[in-house]
Amino acid sequence: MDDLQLNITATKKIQNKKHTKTPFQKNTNEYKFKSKPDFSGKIIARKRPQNVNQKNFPQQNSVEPQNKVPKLSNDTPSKQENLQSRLVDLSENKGKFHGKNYQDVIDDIQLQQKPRNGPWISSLFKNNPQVPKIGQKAVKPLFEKVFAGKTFADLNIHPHSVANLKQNLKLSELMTVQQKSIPIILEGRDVLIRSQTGSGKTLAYALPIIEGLQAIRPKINRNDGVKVIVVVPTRELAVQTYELFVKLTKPFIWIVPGLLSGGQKRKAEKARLRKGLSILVGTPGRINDHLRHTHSLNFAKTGCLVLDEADRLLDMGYEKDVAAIVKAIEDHKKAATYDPIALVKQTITKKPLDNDDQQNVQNADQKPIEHDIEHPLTKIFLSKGRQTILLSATLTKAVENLAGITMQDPVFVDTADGKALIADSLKEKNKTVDVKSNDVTSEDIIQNNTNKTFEEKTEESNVETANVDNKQESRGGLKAFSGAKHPELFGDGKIKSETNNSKVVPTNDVESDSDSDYEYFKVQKELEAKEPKVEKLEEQNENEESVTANTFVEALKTAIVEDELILPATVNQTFLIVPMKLRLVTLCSLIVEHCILNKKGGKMIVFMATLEMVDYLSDLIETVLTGKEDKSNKKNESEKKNSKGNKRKVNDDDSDSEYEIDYEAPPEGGIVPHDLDVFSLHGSMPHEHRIEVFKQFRTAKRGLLICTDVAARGIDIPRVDLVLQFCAPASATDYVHRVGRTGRAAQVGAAVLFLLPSEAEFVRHLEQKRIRLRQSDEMKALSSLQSIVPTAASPQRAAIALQARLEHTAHGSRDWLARASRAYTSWVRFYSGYPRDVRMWLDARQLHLGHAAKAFALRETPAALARRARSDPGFKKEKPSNRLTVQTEEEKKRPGFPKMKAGLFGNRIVVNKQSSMHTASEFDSGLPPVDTYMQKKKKNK
Ligand SMILES: Nc1ncnc2c1ncn2[C@@H]1O[C@H](COP(=O)(O)OP(=O)(O)OP(=O)(O)O)[C@@H](O)[C@H]1O
Repeated sequence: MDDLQLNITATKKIQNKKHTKTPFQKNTNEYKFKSKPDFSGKIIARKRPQNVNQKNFPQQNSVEPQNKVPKLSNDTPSKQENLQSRLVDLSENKGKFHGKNYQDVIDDIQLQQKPRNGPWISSLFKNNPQVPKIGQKAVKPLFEKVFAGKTFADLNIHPHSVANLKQNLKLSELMTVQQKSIPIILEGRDVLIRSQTGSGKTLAYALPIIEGLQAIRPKINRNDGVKVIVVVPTRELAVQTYELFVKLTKPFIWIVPGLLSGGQKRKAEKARLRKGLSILVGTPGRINDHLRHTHSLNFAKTGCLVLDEADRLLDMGYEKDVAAIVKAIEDHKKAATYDPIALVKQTITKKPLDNDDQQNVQNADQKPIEHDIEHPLTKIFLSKGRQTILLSATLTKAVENLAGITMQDPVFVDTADGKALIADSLKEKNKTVDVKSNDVTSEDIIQNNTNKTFEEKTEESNVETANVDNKQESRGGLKAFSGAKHPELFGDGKIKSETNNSKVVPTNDVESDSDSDYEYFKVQKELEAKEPKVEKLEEQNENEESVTANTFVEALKTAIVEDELILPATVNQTFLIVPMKLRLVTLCSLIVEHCILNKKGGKMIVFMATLEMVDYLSDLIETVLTGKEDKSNKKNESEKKNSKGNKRKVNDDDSDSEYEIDYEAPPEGGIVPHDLDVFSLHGSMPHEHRIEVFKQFRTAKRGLLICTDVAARGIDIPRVDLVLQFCAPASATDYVHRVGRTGRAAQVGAAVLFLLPSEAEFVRHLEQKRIRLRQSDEMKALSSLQSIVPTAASPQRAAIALQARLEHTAHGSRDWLARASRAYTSWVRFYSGYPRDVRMWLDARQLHLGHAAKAFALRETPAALARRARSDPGFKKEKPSNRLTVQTEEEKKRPGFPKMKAGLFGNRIVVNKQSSMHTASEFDSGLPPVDTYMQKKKKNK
């Protein structure tokens, strides 16, 4: 502490004392940190440069009041002024110091500083808060049956598909969600699917889509336009989904899947779109970007829209893009069917067409069907209709609203055991319902399909087609976009409000202009009033032979209100309450235990809060544990060399005397064998690198992936057997999706959640959602460290040695320091931005920022770290934003573009702004801002 200087930031109360000496007159080594009782307010300790030339500093005149800049007796006024301004600059951290930035000088000191009597030893085990023992509440988690006990051959699908699944994907048994959903999707119905993570949802929609497409005759080709759009939230998920479609289309090579996932060159993607695609898989930002800039992209022939991870798409700032895509489909279809002559004739006769007439006209327009059409879904592809499929393991109010707007006669498939249901909105009209009798329902559908004659099927299909063509007009989506809310979208805004009687919201209570906010609110309230209590429903479900009146709306509402989350039963979930200072070493210990000591070789994912943390901590851990050369730090090799090979005995004031050990300053090389592959993944990585990392980790047999939430959704990485959450998730939903990266497809997995002592009650929040976790012993978690520091007498000593080594590396160069403090600062910012509903457990005011520095292997004070962050040009202060979502500016510039307010889809979606902020940049489409792109384009012209 001898090199600390006080920086007074508060006003002085009284200033009577005479100062005969200033700190500058002293030798720095003699200077003692002294608190000054005459001052009140915030006192910030600041490291003072040690090697500065002291004679350049003025001697403070003791008679002068302290709050004035001291005069220099011999200097000329101009020099004085110069010096004054320099001092002011210095005090504001923006001055130059011997030609160097003030922060650079401080960094140099940090780098040169050596401990007086020994190596850096961290007081890891002192002054830590008590670790509470959280008892477990009797929570009964919900589980799902993963496999259905049926095979793909039981479905009414093309035998080539069944064979392809068996040979190329090695799949023969149906998963529950597939068994329940595939027949319904083949029926051409709009479906909302909720099923646990890793339960095979992707195949559940991809397989019937391929089935529907392959049956189209004449066979579709590239010129037939985009038949299917699959929207997913991240590029990795887009790549993964696209790859599955490629595999599934092997027997049907005329169906062409394509990928628009961002990060690639627009030109290449444009060329691909021009050539033609049957199935388009992409991220919303990128699809929307092409909608605006690629004229060959047209959705007039789109018969199926899939929104995978629907809740995420609406929660992360992409809702405007999703809305724009939905609207583009509607618009393109309308434009394609626009026939001015028919309209004129219609006006002259003034005879409105009834439904049957319309149907006849539409059928007459259709191409003759040459071959058997097996499924109503195929009919949809040939009609002007559209099927919408929404999927997620978790549901939100936003999804409910989206379903109400974009779906018609939807079916809700929920595969949770005990309440598994297929809630069919069509049954609402007939006052019949399928609850718990779902197996029967879905099987019935399969059975009926197999038993029916072709004529019967075709007849049904025709009926279906009639409905399908009417769908377009009556679809909630069109209605929602056409009403008073968004008249600008439809020119005259005179879209008929009449719908057929198959709306999601019961029609009898709803006026024709029910898309106004007020009406919507009214209907919601009425539905709420009608809604049976949750317990009542459960009771009824258990006892009743005669089924309850449970429709799509009710079932969905109940699911959202209950908000019970389901995780695979095969995942062993635990949490560790780790004091802040011990977090980094505990993480290293678990990595060692799982990835190195585990003879089978573990595959582990660690979730961090910010990309700066991922960047820094993955490099730090890799460098320290494996000794692999840090790529970003090659320049500073010489600096590293200077600091090696000093054997010292610990005898520091700050040391944990009880854990004193002989510590050897790190030699070259790591402390574990080299075969630990560390991967890192976050949204700001260059696209190629990002996809490369994803693919490499997917194929790796073992290894460690440190990532942000960009890898939390949908990503299917085989053999991941441990998921560790280094930072608490922003919601219970995020917890589910992170944990869901393990234990997929009934595989065994484990999940560990790190919590601070102040965050312990977050477990209760998870328990409320029926998530059961067990507390692990935080001290036992350190035990594997002894294997990498064999000289240490206990795990605690090993932890201290490891922390010293981490700190040594982090202070090895200016670059390391900058990255460390960026990571630290980004985490502090992240922490203060937790959504309001979890802030009572994840409260930034409870943080000990000094302790937190240790978790980033930093030794500086929070104030010094904040200063470094302020002066760091490489650290963006702006909030992350998704550059390609529809911006307000864009809306102004383009009057025809959907003018969407925050909380989109008619202001009805409750978007969690905070959680969007956390992740928006993670899911950036990776393209330059549109303006820059346009400028470049102009230049090139
Ligand atoms: N019928 C099946 N039999 C065995 N494995 C299957 C079957 N269907 C899919 N799988 C496998 O299950 C894994 C998970 O599938 P998928 O990624 O579709 O899950 P998901 O439900 O979409 O998960 P998430 O909610 O995390 O997105 C994949 O590895 C997939 O290959």
